[in-house]
This record gives sequence, C-alpha cells and structure tokens, in this order.
Amino acid sequence: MANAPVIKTTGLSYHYSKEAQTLFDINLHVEKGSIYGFLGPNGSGKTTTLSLLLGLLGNQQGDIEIFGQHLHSNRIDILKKIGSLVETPSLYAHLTAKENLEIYRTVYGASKERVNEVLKITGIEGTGQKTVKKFSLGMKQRLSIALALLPNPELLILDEPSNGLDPAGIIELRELIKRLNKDYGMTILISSHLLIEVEKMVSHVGIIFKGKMLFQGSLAELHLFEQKGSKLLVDTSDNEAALKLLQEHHPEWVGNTLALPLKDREQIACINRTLTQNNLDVYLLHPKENNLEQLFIDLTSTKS
Ligand SMILES: Nc1ncnc2c1ncn2[C@@H]1O[C@H](COP(=O)(O)OP(=O)(O)OP(=O)(O)O)[C@@H](O)[C@H]1O
Repeated sequence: MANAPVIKTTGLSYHYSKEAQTLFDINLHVEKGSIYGFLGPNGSGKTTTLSLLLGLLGNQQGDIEIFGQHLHSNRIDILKKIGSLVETPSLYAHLTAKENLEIYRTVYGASKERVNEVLKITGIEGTGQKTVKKFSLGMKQRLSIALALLPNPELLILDEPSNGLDPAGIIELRELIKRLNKDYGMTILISSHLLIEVEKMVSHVGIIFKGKMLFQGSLAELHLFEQKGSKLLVDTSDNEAALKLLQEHHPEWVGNTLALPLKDREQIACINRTLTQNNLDVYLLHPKENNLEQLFIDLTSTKS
C-alpha cells in the first residue's frame, strides 16, 4: 500500500494576473518518507507551487492538505513542522555559522543543543570563527539548510538548492539530502531544472511544464515509462522502401526518417540485415533511449 501523503494538492491553480494563468490543476502527491523531485524548466511554475504550499501566496483555486490537514485552517500548526529553503534566507555576512544560527534559534524557539546538532548534520561544525563572508557558496547553502532544520521539521521543502553550486558542492548537497531522509526520516520535496542532479537521489518524480503536471510517479514507474518509450531511429538510401520492409517493427515517420519501438540489440542487427540484404544503404541506426533527460525533452517539446 502506498504511504500516506504528506502533501496532497487537489486541482491547484494559480494566476498572478488575469491575463496569464501560471498553474493549471496541479495534483501533487508527496508520500511520507519520500524524496520527491519536482522537475521543470525555468518558469514552469515550481516556485509558485512551493510558495502556495508554504502559504507565501494566497490560495486561489483548489485545495492543499499537508500532514492530512487543510493548510488554510491549520496553517501555523503545519508550518511548524516544515523546514524550507524557497527564498534565500538573509545570512549575516560578518557573523559565524553558529552566530547566524543563534539569531534564528530564538525565532524558531529551538534549543541551544539544536544549534550544535544542525551544525553537525550539515557538516559545517568545523567552520569555527570563520565568518559567512568567507564561506563558499556550498557552505552558505549548507548553513541555509541548517537554518531550515532548526525546528526539527518532518518535511523539508527546497527550491533549486543546487543552483550555482559546483559539481563537488552538488554531490555534497545530494549526500546531505539523502542522509536527512534516511537517518532522520524527513520527507523531502526538492525542485530542480537539472534532471541529472536529482535522478540519483529521488524516490519519486513530478514533472511540471508551463504550469501543468506531465508526469508523476515513483522512479521505478518513470523508468518503466522510459523503457516503453525507447526508439530506434532509422535512415537509409530509400526510406519508403525501408518502411515497407520493416512493417513488422511498426515504423513511423519522424520527419524524413523512420522511428520504431526498440526492443533489444538483436532487433537492431536483424533490421540492419534486412535493409542491407535488400540493397539499401544504411546511414543511421540510432537507439534513442527515453532516459529522464530525454523524456523531459520529449515531454516538454511535444506539449508546448
Ligand atoms: N510575482 C510574480 N508576478 C507575476 N508573474 C510571476 C511572478 N512570479 C512568477 N511569475 C511568473 O509565473 C511563471 C512561473 O514562475 P515560477 O517562478 O513559479 O517558475 P519556476 O519553475 O520556479 O521557474 P524558476 O526556476 O525560473 O524560478 C513564470 O512565467 C513567471 O514569470
């Protein structure tokens, strides 16, 4: 049985102005204990959705339930259990990590021990007297996450946390997120436009494009979807003739070339034989796997 949803939105829509609608009927379903990758290119509506979940924007249409409660009638109780990094928090550049956390600690009503805990969890306990202005971007990002962790949240919402980080910083962030999920049981909703980055850590994926959800499911379901979508691109000296010869493989026209559902490597060899034995020159036999990156491009290019 699927885990209870920590976040469930029903028919969520939003517009900033009357002329342009930003979100259309978003039904987000984030299971307890999952790491949910909320994916979409810039401007697709990720930040708007996350802002609605945090009550930073007023709800216009549809319903939001978090921890099984309606957001708008239980906002304070719900928000107490959420840590978020949606807008960059103001860090005091002339203070140390610990001093920054001390300032926010009082706001969150967290204990002094919690400050040491979050420093440790995020791996910045060794920064000592170093002030934030001397921090790398990755360290600042860890400190921002440490701030979000102060109230010991059950749910962590992160909007594009790897933006601007170098590859090493991205790997460190990924490890931190996985640890928060595994060791502390936190449900994590993380948005990104870089699919390759989240694929290695998420258990579930939602893909949004131009305000509409195009896919939502577990990573396993996504991989099944990808598998089904793998194609072999075929180009020969006579594609009309090739179309007839390859009927049993169900080819279709893609521009002036052919594409057919790809099963395995043997099928490619078999097609090559059929074509050459019939005196066609083979210019291209290209397996196009429907990986997450490709799926994203496909989904976003066909539904624009
Ligand atoms: N305050 C605002 N007023 C008017 N339009 C806005 C506002 N904020 C966002 N938008 C528009 O809403 C759409 C969705 O933006 P949103 O920031 O939610 O997308 P996003 O997927 O988070 O993209 P990005 O990664 O670039 O932040 C965009 O067309 C954007 O221009």
